[in-house]
Amino acid sequence: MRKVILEVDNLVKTYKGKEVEIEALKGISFNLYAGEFVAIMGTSGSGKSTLLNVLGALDEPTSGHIRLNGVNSEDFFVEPKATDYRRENIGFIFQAYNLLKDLTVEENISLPLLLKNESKETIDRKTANMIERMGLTKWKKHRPVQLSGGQQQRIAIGRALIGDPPILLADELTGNLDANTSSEILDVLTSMKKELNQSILVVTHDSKVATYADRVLFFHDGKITNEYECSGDKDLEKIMKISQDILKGANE
Ligand SMILES: Nc1ncnc2c1ncn2[C@@H]1O[C@H](COP(=O)(O)OP(=O)(O)OP(=O)(O)O)[C@@H](O)[C@H]1O
Repeated sequence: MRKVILEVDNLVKTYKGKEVEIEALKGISFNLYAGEFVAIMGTSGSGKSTLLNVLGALDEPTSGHIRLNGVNSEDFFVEPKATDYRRENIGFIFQAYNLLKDLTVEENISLPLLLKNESKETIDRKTANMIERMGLTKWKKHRPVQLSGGQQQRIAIGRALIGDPPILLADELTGNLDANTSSEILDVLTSMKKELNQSILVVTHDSKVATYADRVLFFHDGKITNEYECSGDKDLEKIMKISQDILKGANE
């Protein structure tokens, strides 16, 4: 039986403004399994970023539960526990890389281990290993600005993975990259998935990204309206068709 890493159970998020309430998530439930790559696609404003924020304990849900490795989320959302939860459990990857510009490649990648107070020996060994895995050895003393977009995203992936987080959350990780570099980054991600049995959740507008996933969840109006099991590149047309249908339905 496949091991469940993340259980999302009836998640609701309501933003309360002075005049209006916006129900961004209207009861989202799904499981993420060990070593599974799930892509989330959907209409604009359908709640994808809200979901990532809640899963990353950057925002608190109005109701519902998250269980990560069997641990209930009740306490995740209150500081300082939220910071501990993020540090121990989540690797984040963003569209804009979010690297520290004054730090070198190796300093950026090693940061999560420094924050975890790991020993110098462990930090040096794990960082050198991750830099090599990401193909960045030649550039380890460079600053991010001296590197290409694809190389910067590889720094971000290395930084996200170095602390062995149970899940990786990515928001439009190829949004700033051209088609070739996007494929290269997705190849890096899928090889890490296989090597480390890494569980990955990616929010994307790009159907190509979804073809690298094992499963695609389609969001519309705060709900999961469709789910699709993938099996490689040949599914691109089908994924594009489903996402176009959802967008068409949303505009009718
Ligand atoms: N901080 C906030 N306060 C109030 N409303 C918010 C807030 N963040 C998001 N929303 C609203 O919640 C809904 C879902 O937004 P969200 O950003 O999660 O959608 P999305 O699917 O990520 O959209 P996109 O694909 O355009 O990035 C939208 O109606 C949005 O306006």
